[in-house]
Amino acid sequence: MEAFHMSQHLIRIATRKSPLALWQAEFVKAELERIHPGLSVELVPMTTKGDVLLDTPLAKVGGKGLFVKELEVAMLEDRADIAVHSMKDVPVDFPEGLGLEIICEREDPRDAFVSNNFANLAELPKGAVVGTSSLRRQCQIRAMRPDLIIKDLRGNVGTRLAKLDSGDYDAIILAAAGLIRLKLISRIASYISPEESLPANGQGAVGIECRTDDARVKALLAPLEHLETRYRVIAERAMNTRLEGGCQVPIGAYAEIEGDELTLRGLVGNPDGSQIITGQVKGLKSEASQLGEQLAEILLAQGAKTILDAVYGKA
Ligand SMILES: NCc1[nH]cc(CCC(=O)O)c1CC(=O)O
Repeated sequence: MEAFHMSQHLIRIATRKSPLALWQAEFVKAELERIHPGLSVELVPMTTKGDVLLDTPLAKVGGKGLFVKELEVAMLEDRADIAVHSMKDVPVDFPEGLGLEIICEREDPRDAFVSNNFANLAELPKGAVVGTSSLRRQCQIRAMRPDLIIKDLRGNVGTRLAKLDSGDYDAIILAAAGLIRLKLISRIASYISPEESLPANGQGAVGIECRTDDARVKALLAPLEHLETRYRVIAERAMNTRLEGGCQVPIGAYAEIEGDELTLRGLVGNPDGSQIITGQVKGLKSEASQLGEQLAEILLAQGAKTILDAVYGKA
């Protein structure tokens, strides 16, 4: 067979090697092969700078862009065709020539309370130690329970669970979606509702990045698009973008859709939970990105900028 002919029937997925990244890549591979009989999909596993620095606090190593750069270079150099991302980890801007073309159907967007001894946050005794490195989770937990001690927790999902099991924490908070995908749903003691703690923008959704001029790949990917998830994630990301939310921010955003109506809730707080600003907008789902910007303006008018500047060390 000619090389040209082969490449027409092949899609190469650049992926990190973490179990969750591999799950997501395998999921997209299986979907593509199911929808397009005769298509071959290959995984191209690679190590990113973020993986090498996995135990360094995120704020110190420069944020989540570190987990995608190598994958993007591989696509630009035509060593891979697509990359699959957790939407909550995808930076706002893409390099010239690459774009996020597809957003797949969302998994459970909630945070999960994981503990071997306690059923939920309310049950934790005074002074209990909760593991999370997310300022968003820390802020909302401290607002509910100022008496709890928040301790940094990094690493892949498996590493985090092992740290819980070794007794370093009374409970940890993880995204439900990651645990469900890795068949670890039995580790979830309870779900934290968006009313208690707003998820991160894009949480639970998987997106696919590819070369913007690659019509062949874009056509093959098109059936994986889930429009309702796209509207929700666009609204959430637009809010974050307008707030100039970087990689590590105490910002929550959560959109829901009923019929044509989209409801977006947002939150900005400081890490110790002593200040929290919340807001909500409703409108047509077709105006998702305007709704996100509108909610950001509402939060900014209530002082979100002062809080965020203090978190970023600008104040
Ligand atoms: N920050 C890491 C990360 N990025 C995506 C997920 C899994 C859930 C998702 O797809 O949003 C996780 C783990 C976690 O937050 O517990």
